[in-house]
Amino acid sequence: MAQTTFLESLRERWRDPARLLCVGLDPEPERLPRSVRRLPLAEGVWVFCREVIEACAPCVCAFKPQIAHFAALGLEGVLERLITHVKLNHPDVPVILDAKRGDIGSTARHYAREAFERYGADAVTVNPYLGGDSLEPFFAWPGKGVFVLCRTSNPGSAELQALELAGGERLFERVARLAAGPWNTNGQAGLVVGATWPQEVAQVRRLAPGVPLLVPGIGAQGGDLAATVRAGWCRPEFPGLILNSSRAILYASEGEDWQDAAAAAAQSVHAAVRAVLADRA
Ligand SMILES: O=c1ccn([C@@H]2O[C@H](COP(=O)(O)O)[C@@H](O)[C@H]2O)c(=O)[nH]1
Repeated sequence: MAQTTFLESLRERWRDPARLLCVGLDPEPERLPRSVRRLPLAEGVWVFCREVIEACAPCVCAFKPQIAHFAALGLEGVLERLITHVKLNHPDVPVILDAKRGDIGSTARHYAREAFERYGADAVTVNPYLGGDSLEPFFAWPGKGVFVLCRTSNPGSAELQALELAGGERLFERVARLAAGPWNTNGQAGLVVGATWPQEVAQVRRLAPGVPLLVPGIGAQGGDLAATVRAGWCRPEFPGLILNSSRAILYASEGEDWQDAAAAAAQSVHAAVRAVLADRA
């Protein structure tokens, strides 16, 4: 039987057109609850992330582990185990590996294998700075999502990404056009645009009407959820938005009620999106 593609899984989760939340898995040892900090580090990170997955799964369209949060601690094995856990227990929820890879093709090929074969991710984030040929090894994987950084959420992102090119187009606009067009050879491209820039979300949506947007920046970075949904949400059959929140969900409580607090924080994002959509109707 043919494997489900990244976009098919996402569409399944988007059957509820307000289910846009993607919970980011960004473990920070010093922020783990006291009872978890007592465990050996690998065990603590595993238990913490697994419980957050269990608490939030009903209201997410995806999970997004950030690879540096695991690799810096030497916990790649925990990351593998967590992705396997999602596959086994929530097979309809896609996993986006946030790795922001980008290198010449001969090396990028290994980054693509790392994401899709070693970790078994359904999608990966990539950096387009080296140009389209550097992304080909990722798009060569049938059915795997490739999220191209376009207008990132950080304060300094305009420094390069908003530069005007000859003809007046801005760099992030060119990236959006290329990623939605010629680079998108497996039909699974997505773009990363920060919720801290709702006007840019709207502009990218105009340039790339059919691709999913991974939008980090709600929650801890203070991005505007309502403005983002109004700018980027498409239609019930293809809502088109994946709203990532990591710290605001993971560390919703510093106490021993952290699972309930994470679930409540996730539910409140879901409810907030529902309210924005109801308001639009
Ligand atoms: O433009 C970008 C691209 C990626 N990120 C990543 O998303 C999460 C955001 O975490 P919060 O705690 O919700 O702020 C984190 O893993 C970043 O590396 C981003 O923030 N902006």
